[in-house]
Amino acid sequence: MIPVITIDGPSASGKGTVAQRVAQQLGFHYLDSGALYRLTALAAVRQGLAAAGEETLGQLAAQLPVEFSGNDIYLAGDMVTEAIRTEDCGRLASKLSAFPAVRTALLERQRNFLRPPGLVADGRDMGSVVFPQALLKVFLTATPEVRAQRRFNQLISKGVDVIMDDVVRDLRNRDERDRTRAVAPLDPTGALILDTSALSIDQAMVQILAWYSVNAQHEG
Ligand SMILES: Nc1ncnc2c1ncn2[C@@H]1O[C@H](COP(=O)(O)OP(=O)(O)O)[C@@H](O)[C@H]1O
Ligand SMILES: Nc1ccn([C@H]2C[C@H](O)[C@@H](COP(=O)(O)OP(=O)(O)O)O2)c(=O)n1
Repeated sequence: MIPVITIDGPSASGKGTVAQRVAQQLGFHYLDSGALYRLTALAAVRQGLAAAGEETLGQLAAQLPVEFSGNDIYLAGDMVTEAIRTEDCGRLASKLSAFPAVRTALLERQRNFLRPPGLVADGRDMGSVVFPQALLKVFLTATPEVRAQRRFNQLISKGVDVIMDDVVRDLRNRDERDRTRAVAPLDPTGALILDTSALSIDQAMVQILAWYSVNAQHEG
């Protein structure tokens, strides 16, 4: 069986950054599942379908013309690597990700990322729904204050003009929605919890590699 490490957790807990480092260390592939929900949101905005219903958005997700190439992401041939990272896009992604039809439409696309020698996948339901067979399931988290500060710094460093109060409010609303939706909610059950509030990116990576090494030995 091809090994999978899942890294789920709330917004700005460091999932993407840490998952990419772990994948790099192990020579594994990497899936940023949130990008698929963000791409669906951007496609909806661009086609004037941001307020459309579940069926329409499900069809949009199923037919998403997406290409991942190295660190770049293309939507219908247009490079959208940065465009999908806005807070507006994250907010709409969170809203439409509550629709079961959208989640179902993206399921196979996510599973297609599983190729030898292995995969590190980050998101909200990687361990619970998409890769239940994962060799290691991590729930990465940090206090709301630390996460808000990280997201604020990240946006400022990209030159985005933001106010801390807005970042805190957006983060709180998105977490609440992702945690309380009926389908595939964010839930730490079955995963090893790693609170990175007082950890560096490297420390978080080292802990995950250590856990993986133990599980891989048991498997082998
Ligand atoms: N352990 C950590 N210590 C300090 N900063 C971190 C840590 N983990 C992530 N970050 C920073 O926090 C920001 C958000 O991380 P990101 O990987 O985008 O989170 P997520 O994918 O969970 O939304 C990034 O700028 C990243 O460099
Ligand atoms: N596996 C996933 C990944 C993301 N989502 C939804 C919920 C999230 O608020 C949005 C955006 O996800 P993303 O991981 O890009 O967001 P953050 O970078 O953590 O802020 O998509 C999901 O429902 N399931």
